[in-house]
Amino acid sequence: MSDPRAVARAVDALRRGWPVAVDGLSVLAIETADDGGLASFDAETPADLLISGNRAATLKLANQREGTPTGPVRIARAPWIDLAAATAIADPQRDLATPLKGPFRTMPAAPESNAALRLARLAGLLPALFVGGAGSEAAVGADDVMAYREADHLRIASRARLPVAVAETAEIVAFRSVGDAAEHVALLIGSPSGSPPLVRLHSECLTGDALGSLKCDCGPQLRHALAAMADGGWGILLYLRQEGRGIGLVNKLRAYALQDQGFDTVDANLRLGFGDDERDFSVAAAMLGLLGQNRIRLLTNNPRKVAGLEAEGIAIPERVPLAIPPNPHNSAYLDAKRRKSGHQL
Ligand SMILES: Nc1nc2c(ncn2[C@@H]2O[C@H](COP(=O)(O)OP(=O)(O)OP(=O)(O)O)[C@@H](O)[C@H]2O)c(=O)[nH]1
Ligand SMILES: [Zn+2]
Repeated sequence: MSDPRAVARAVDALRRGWPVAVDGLSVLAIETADDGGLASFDAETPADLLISGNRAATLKLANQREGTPTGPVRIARAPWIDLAAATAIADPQRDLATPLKGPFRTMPAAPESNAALRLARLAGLLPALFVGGAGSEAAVGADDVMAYREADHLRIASRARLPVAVAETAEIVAFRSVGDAAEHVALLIGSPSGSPPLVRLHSECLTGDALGSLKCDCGPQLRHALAAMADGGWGILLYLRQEGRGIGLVNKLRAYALQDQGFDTVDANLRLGFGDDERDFSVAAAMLGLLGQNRIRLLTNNPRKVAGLEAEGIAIPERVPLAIPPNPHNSAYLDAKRRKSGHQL
């Protein structure tokens, strides 16, 4: 099993703009670097850049690297690539305002590059790094990074009665994992009835859940799910702190900015250097396990949730669809989820 504290230290250092050594490969996140930090990172020789294969493809660089067109790409640091230029290379939101000039020279990326980019994604940062500089604030093994799973370290941290609008006798349970700042919660509605609970895996959506965003269907889905559980008399809402399908709030808002430029929800994620869905549903399976539930009815349209839970040993005798009428702002989003992400209704 991976060392979760080493991964946590490395994630934390990247977020604070400090260099990290991944099996000896020193990296500094472009997004959190400042001029002083970059100057010391560059102290011995100017560091290069490391970007995701998807970002390289957008910059028309992937085809310069033979053999691994979809893997990370290292860009040699030409003298004109200062912090502002590196930021423009990292962040596709700026492509329209700052058309990239180049030329770029690519080099082979070290085997640890995948782990280094995964660390940036775990930190909620764009997967774009300065690489090969001097110093490190935290050291971590590439294998530890690749093997890290939040679900392996999950514990129940607290539980309490929580009367809610649909169920005055509900109970809330909070979960924590060493190595991860996310605090997930479960809301238990009603009482065990002898049959499998109706379960909803809901991924956090600040804009939809709390602000009433019309760009997605999250708020209405959440309220519909709670009502269905209360009606049935026994249900569990798993509220997962996986904002933006696991890319974090800031990156989701970057994806929204790309959607304003005409990209759909899947392409926007890919252009940012993420997968279309970065969520790990094993954490939901671990929560169910800690609650003593390994047989459930699942309220979802997303076949990946069903497969993700079944892969972790949760039996799902029934999938219950969750249909919310579209509005003019989310119909394209719902359509893209059906066409590209296999959502069923
Ligand atoms: N990256 C990204 N995330 C989004 C976008 N719109 C909504 N989200 C996030 O998508 C997630 C939606 O999660 P869910 O409603 O649990 O799941 P789902 O995959 O739609 O599946 P079901 O609703 O169960 O059918 C939330 O984390 C939202 O923050 C978007 O355009 N880009
Ligand atoms: Zn949403």
